[in-house]
Parts: sequence; C-alpha cells; structure tokens
Amino acid sequence: MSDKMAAAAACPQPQPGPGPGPGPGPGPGPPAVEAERGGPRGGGADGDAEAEEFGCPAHCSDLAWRQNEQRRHGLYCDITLAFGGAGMAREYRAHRSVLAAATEYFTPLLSGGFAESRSGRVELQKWSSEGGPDPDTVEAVIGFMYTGTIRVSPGNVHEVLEMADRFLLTRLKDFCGEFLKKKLNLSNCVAIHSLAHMYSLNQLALKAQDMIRRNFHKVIQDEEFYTLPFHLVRDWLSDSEITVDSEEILFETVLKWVQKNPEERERYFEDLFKLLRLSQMKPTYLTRHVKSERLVSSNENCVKLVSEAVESHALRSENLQSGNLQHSTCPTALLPRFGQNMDVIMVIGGVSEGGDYLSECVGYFIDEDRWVNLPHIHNHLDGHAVAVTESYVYVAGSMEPGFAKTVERYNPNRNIWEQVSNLITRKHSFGLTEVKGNLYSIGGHGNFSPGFKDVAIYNPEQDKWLNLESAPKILRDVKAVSVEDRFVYVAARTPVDSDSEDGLRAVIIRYDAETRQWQDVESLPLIDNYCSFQMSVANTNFYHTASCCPKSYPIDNEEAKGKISSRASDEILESLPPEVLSIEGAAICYYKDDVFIIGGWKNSDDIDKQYRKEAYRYCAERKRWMLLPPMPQPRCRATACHVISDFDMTLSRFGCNGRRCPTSHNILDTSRVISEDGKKKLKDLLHYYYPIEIDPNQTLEEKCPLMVEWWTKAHELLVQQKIHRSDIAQIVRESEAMLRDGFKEFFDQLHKNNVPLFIFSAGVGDILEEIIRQANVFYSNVNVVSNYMDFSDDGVLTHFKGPLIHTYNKNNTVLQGTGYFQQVSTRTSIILLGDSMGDLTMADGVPNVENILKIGFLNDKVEERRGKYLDSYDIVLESDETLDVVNGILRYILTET
Ligand SMILES: Nc1ccn([C@@H]2O[C@H](COP(=O)(O)O)[C@@H](O)[C@H]2O)c(=O)n1
Repeated sequence: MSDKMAAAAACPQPQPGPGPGPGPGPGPGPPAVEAERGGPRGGGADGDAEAEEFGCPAHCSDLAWRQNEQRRHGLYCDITLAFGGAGMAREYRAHRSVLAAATEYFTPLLSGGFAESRSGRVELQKWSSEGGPDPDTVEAVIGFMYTGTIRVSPGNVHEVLEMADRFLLTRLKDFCGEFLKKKLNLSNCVAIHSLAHMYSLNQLALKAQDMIRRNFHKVIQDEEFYTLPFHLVRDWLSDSEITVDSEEILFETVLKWVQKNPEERERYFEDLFKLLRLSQMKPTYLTRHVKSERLVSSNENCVKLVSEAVESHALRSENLQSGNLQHSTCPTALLPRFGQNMDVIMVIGGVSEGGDYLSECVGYFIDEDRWVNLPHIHNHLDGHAVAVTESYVYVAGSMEPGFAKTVERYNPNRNIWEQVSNLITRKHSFGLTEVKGNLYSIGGHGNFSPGFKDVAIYNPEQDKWLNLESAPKILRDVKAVSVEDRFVYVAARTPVDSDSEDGLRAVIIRYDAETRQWQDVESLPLIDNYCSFQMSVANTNFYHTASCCPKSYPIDNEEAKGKISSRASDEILESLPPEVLSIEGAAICYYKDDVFIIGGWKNSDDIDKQYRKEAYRYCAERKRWMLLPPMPQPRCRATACHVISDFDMTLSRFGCNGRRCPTSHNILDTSRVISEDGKKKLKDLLHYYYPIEIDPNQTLEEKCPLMVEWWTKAHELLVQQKIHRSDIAQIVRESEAMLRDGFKEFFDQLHKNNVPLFIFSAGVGDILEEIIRQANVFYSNVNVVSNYMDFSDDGVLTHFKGPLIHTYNKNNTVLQGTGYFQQVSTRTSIILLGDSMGDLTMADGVPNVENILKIGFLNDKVEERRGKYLDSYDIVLESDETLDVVNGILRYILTET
C-alpha cells in the first residue's frame, strides 16, 4: 500500500483502555454495553409460564475483553503463534479455545491431529512483506479474534486484509473491502485494484477498475502503475475500455514499465507490444520512434508489426485519395481507444454574427463549464438537421452549399468527422431523429419545392438510406423528437390555401416507427406565425423555442404519458432572463434536468437582424437561468489549422553576431567526429552548391539535379566518417545551433492548442530532432519528415534513409506512404513557414485546403531576391527576424475570446 494511503488516515475511534475489570463511567475497563432484559418468552421448556430468560450482551463483551486481557498478560495461554520467517519469528501467546472458536482457520488446526495441535505452536510464514505483518497489526487482528473490534486505518488496511483473508475472518475482510471502497481515489486506485484482485473482493475490484478505466490517462502518470507485475499491465493494455489521449502514450508507457527493471522485464516487451494498436499511431511516429526503439528493432516480430501498421496507413491513405471509402467493421484491436468521455453539448454550424454560414463546431463541456473547439465539419451549414445515436452525432443536409445531400457523423472516440452515405434528396430544414439505432429523415424543403413529404430511414450498419411511405402532408421547417424509442413527434409547417399570411400552418403529427402509421396529435399551442422554432424532449416535457421564448408543454399521448407526465415547473419560465424573450430561432436542448438555449437572432423583421452567440442554461438544481461563458469566436480556428514549417534558417537562426549559424548539415559537417579531410571536402561542396541553391536566376529544372548531386555527395562523405549514433546528442550540444528567437512561445502555443506542427526539412532529421529535444520543445504535436540516418546494429552510420529530400523537392512526392497529410485533412487552414522558394511547395498535396498563409524568412541576398519573395510569400520577414510576427498571428487565431 502506498504512502498516499497512509497520508489519508481516518480518524481513530476511541478504544477501551486496559483496566482491572468492568465498571461504569469513563474509567478503564471493557466497553460499556447496556444489559438487556430479555422479554417473557411465552413459557420455558418446563412449561412454567412465569419464567423469564435473561440475556446479557454486556457480559459477553466483558468476557471477551477479559480474555483478551489475560492473553495480553500471558495468563492461561496454551498456544503460540509464530509470525515471520524461520529464525526471525515473532511469537504471540494465545488461548487455543478462543482461536478455535473465533475462526474456521484455527478450528481444525488446533483441535485435530495436526502437529500444531500437539506442539501448541503454529508457524505463520510467507507474508507479502518479508518480515511478516507489522507487530501492532498482528496484535490488533488477534485482539479482533477475541473481542470483535479493531481499528483499521489506511496505514494498516493491507496487512489487516491479508490476515483476515488468511485466517478466514470473512466479516473483517468484507469490512476492509468497504473501507477501501470509501478511500478509493486516483492516487491509490491501482494499488487498491491489485489488492481487490489478490483477495477476491469483487465489488471493490469493479469499482477500482471503473475508476482506472475512466482515468487511465492519469493513472499512467503515477509511479504506482510502474510497480505492477506483468500480468496486470498486460490485463490493462488488453482492456478495451481504457481511456487514453493517444496510442503513442501507451507505447511510451510500455517502454517506461520495462525500463524500470530491464533485466527482469525485457522478456515481456514483445507480449505487451503486441497489445498496442499500432495502426492508431501516426505513421511518422511509427517510423521515427517506434521502429528505431532498440527493443523493437531487435525483435523480428515487433519489426513486422510496425511494417504492417505503416503499410495499413499507406493503404488507408490511398483509399481515401481514390475516394474508396469503406465502412467495413474493424476488429476491436484496430480501433482507436476510448478518449476521455465527457458530457458535451455540441453546437454545429449556423450563422456567424457577421452573417456567414459556418462550418465551425464547438463543444460545451458541461462538467468543466467551458467551450472547446472541435474539428469543424466540411460544409458551411445552415438549415441542417442533427441527430444523436449511441455512438455518433449525425449532421445531414443544409441550405448551403446548394441544398446539400451530404451526411457526416462525428466520432467522439476519434474526435473526427466521417462522411457517410448521402441523403436521397437534397434538402434542408427537415427533421432527423433516432429510433432503435436507425435514423429517420422527415420532410424538409429544397430548391423550388413547396416542401417534402419524404420519410427515409438510415441503417448505420449498412450505411444506406431507404425511402419509406410518405407522410400524409408536406412537412416544412420540421423539428422531430423521438419518444419511447418508437414514436417520432413532428412539429412542422404545412402549406394551406390562405388562412395565414405566408400560406403555412403549424402542425403537430406523430409517426409510429413500428407500424409506420401517422397520427395527428392534439396540437401543441405553437405560435402561429413563428419564424422558426426548435424543440427537444427532456424527462418530462417537450421544450420548445418559438419566436421568442422557450415554453414547455406536457405530452398528451397516452403511451408516452406513462413516462412523461408532469408539467415543467413554472420556475423555468418565470426566471427566464428578459433578453432571451426577444431571441428567435435559438437552438434548444437538455441535459438531465437542465435546459440549454443557444444562439438565435434578434430583429428578424428589421434590416438590423442580429445573430446571437449567447448560450443560457436553466440549472434545475439552483432553479435559475445562467449565462454560459462566451462561445469561441468563429475566427477561433485552433482545430481547423496546422503549421507546416521548414527547419534550417526558418525555425533556426541564420546568423548571430555577424556569423552564420550552422544548418543541421553544417552541425554534422563541422563536428569533432569528422576528419579534417572530410571537413574540407564538405565545405568545398557547400561553397560550390549553396550559391546555386539561392541563385534567383536559375530555374528549378536547372537546380534540382544539382541539389541531388550535392546532397548525395555530402551524405556519402558523412557515411565514410563512421559517425556513431551515440555521438549525436554531444555533437548538437557542442554546436552553435540556435533556434530563432521566440521559438519557445511558438512551440508552446501550438502544443497547448493541439495544433499539429509538421517540420518538413531537407536537413538532417536526427540532428534537428536533437536540437528541438535539447530546447525542450519536442512535443507530441511535432512531426518531422527529413533525411534520417540509418545505423548498423552497433550504432554506426551506414546510409541515409530514402527518399532524399533536398530544397526543391519538398512536396507530396517524398511523403508517399506516410499518410501524414491525410491525418490533417479536417484542418483546412495552413500556416506555412519557409526560407526558400522550394519551401513554397511544402503544402502541395494537403487535402481540403481553404486558406494558406505563407510566411517567408528572407535571410540572404536580400536585395536580389526580395521581389520574388514578395510575389510568392504573403508576409516576408527580413534581417533574421524573430518569430514574434508568427507568434502574434497564432495568438490571434488560437485565442478564444
Ligand atoms: N550538405 C548540405 C546540404 C544542404 N545544406 C543546407 O541545408 C538546408 C536544408 O534545407 P531546409 O529545407 O531545412 O532549409 C539547405 O538550405 C542547404 O543550404 C547544407 O548546409 N549542407
């Protein structure tokens, strides 16, 4: 048991002190228990109706207490309990008759023909701690056998439990289980789970398991986890419900566990490695980190698994590019693990304050009371329909662009939007809801149509939409909610001849998904000439926002009434903030008993229509409405952007104190591991080829073959130098490598906001990674593609891994098979940082790009090249500028205001 448990010690209960005998009052003696007079028992065995039986629990407890006192003073003892190993045993004297009566463990041992019975000595060896349980704890447990009372604390519970289990003291064991249940927290759940397993405390084990699963990402940060034996680590990695931020973290966890005791644990590495879901790791991580890990590279089976995972990435990326979207069911082992599950209210699309259609998606994390940007959807949405199933959030149709047919679903486990089969009809303002795992799309309208009667069903397993019999009337502006997993209540507008201004009448109609029948239901009192409304159904009521305010109406359907009956309290309506009363078209949803009203607009009749982004929550517990924290601005695109950057002379500095700073190649070329002759040859190459690289008058066609020549010759020279892998860290430490000023804020901002940073470099990958690592900014969001060295088994450089990347081929052609760009396909905005004309192609091949901001560092030959740079980059920074401009832009984009 950990110290943390001991630190959380429970308040001790007062104990009876030793004393001469029973007596009332506070003096020493056994615990005072009131004598109880037994009532008349309807006549004794002798049939004497006058007889009374007397039972005295106090006598029993006095007796037990006195016997225990006798034991403590060594009186009348006839048995010895020897705790601990041979030669170091601690002896405790006790009474054979009491022990034999106290537990089934001692009954046969002390009364039958066992040697212990004859010798009067019981050897109690093999305890979880070498010397056996703590003497005070032994004394306490023996005392419990006499008196039935014991003080259990976080400090002794493990040993009490161990003895209770061994001596078959089931009630004490159960008490320990309950005690531990109450003390369960994040810092002790791993230890308690192991204990629960060891002693078959099933309820406790389940509770601890649940806590560990839900918090696995935190549990593995605690050192306790790394003390677990192999079989438990294996069990956790096999558990399909653990929640982690990424599979990469699990790989690091396995490595850390092994490294805690390599001699003992390396033999288990392969077994644990096989439990990792390699196909969920980023391809660049697989090739750069996993593959090069010694424990992996020295194990044929592990290497094979990595290659298969890289291949599966390449295949997936090819399929995506060719539009071959398969929705086959995946074996669990290939699926992503659960992320951290939280209750979230999602706001998807809509219209910005400025009137633009949005593709933004934000989530309000209810427990944390904060908004978070989620990956945005592909379309700009308005008039779309949303439905939630057990596993996904579906978004279908839209007014924009051009009455969409598309359906996307949000996968919360992977935090991505996935495209599924299109709707049969292009439409918007229709109803979408789930019944028994299927989606129903109802009514709506589209281009030049007065509205639809369509009903279509979507089966997620088959990924297919199917038309069902139509509704009896046209249903426009539909809101649909399902009740009892069978009925779909539809509130809509239907065209009528003339009785309302716009020729539409509000209708409430019910669809029975089982019988496929429609039935008019007593109309909810909707305001007739509303513009738009939303409704949702909570435990007891429909909630409805129309034209102005949310109202709630009890459901009048008989079947539904069993479940949905009472009226919403007037407090909901009475406490509404006045400003909400003038909002139209807001979205409404509920969570438990709380109601949320989000967005909407004001002044629909005026030219001054104002879109709102406020969100309100009716908090049922506090019985009042509250304004939620502000939603992120539409300009907040943390989840929609990523950064692609060159390394040498872009993230690193060009010069310092009038001297050139080294590139990653130069760091190696001029290091102590290169011979004088080697240094000279490498320098000659630089002097010959560098002017060609930056010559503004030569074309790319002319430069490219010469660049290949330069890189190839330089790499050959480096290979001849027999560079050792273990020298790299020192080479970088001794170099004059310098990251551009402001680098810390740059890396930190991107990391904090989960924005991927893709470093695409024609330099030397091993060196630049080491530079970033030594600057303590090599975060998990950083991916590097560059020229990496390959080493022999004994760590000597043998060659550079292909494909060769030089200044002018930095594009998708050298990224084949990495699948990197596919992973960022939902991020449609790019910030590109470079220092050469070759860097401008780094984003070629990124799918779905909508915005790209190109920032160029013009370091050398400034006057000659400025024109070209200004033509090609959006922002040009000269004179070895810091990263301040970039940081300012990032701050603006990433800050949620
Ligand atoms: N042998 C070599 C080859 C190239 N360089 C310089 O490294 C830079 C690497 O390119 P980035 O894409 O990371 O900018 C490039 O500008 C070459 O001048 C070198 O120093 N030695």
